[in-house]
Amino acid sequence: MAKNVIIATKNRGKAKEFELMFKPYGYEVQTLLDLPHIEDVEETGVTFEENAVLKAETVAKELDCLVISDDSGLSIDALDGRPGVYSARYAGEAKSDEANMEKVLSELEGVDEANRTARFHCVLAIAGPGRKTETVNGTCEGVILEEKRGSNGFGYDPIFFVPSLGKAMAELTPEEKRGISHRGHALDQLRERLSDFV
Ligand SMILES: O=P(O)(O)OP(=O)(O)OP(=O)(O)OC[C@H]1O[C@@H](n2cnc3c(O)ncnc32)[C@H](O)[C@@H]1O
Ligand SMILES: [Mg+2]
Repeated sequence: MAKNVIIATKNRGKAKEFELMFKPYGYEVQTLLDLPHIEDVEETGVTFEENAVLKAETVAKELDCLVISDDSGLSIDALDGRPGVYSARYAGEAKSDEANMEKVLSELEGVDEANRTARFHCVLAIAGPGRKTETVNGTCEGVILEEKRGSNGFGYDPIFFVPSLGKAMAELTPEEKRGISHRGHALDQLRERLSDFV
């Protein structure tokens, strides 16, 4: 019988990646897209850790079971780390990937390649009844392109160049992205930390 894991996210892009990432370990993934009665958790933290813990603990309490959350985002050096924890809503509450990318591209206009360095961050939190909440994190280094490339992935993937593979993140297959991404690295950490779980 397949084991179940609940991921406290309403982001379709993340949901797909978690399905792919947990499959090899025999887990079926459920997200908040499958549990529409669970309301969005307000992300009031100022760090990825704070928001990840907030999302995992709130949903674990509501469902009374083990829950994993993901708080992630893009940090651009030339923008002093922005959009950072505000990545999802950088261009406004409508949370538009297109508008967010346009905003970043226009803010970086005239900035040369050497100064377009950036990294994705991902913090995963695991919370549940009777257990101490734990977090792990992963990063992925890259360079912000001058225009969009590729159509895979989600969020800022079309403008994020991965030097080690010579491609934009949105040009990678889901398996390639899993191998090098902030989320993939964080999940590897989680597996090391919780060998009883995944
Ligand atoms: O809070 P949940 O419901 O999980 O969904 P969300 O989209 O609001 O997620 P976050 O609060 O963690 O914000 C993360 C944003 O960072 C960006 N992001 C995170 N991981 C990414 C990835 O792998 N590729 C591209 N962009 C990513 C993307 O814009 C996300 O919306
Ligand atoms: Mg969010």
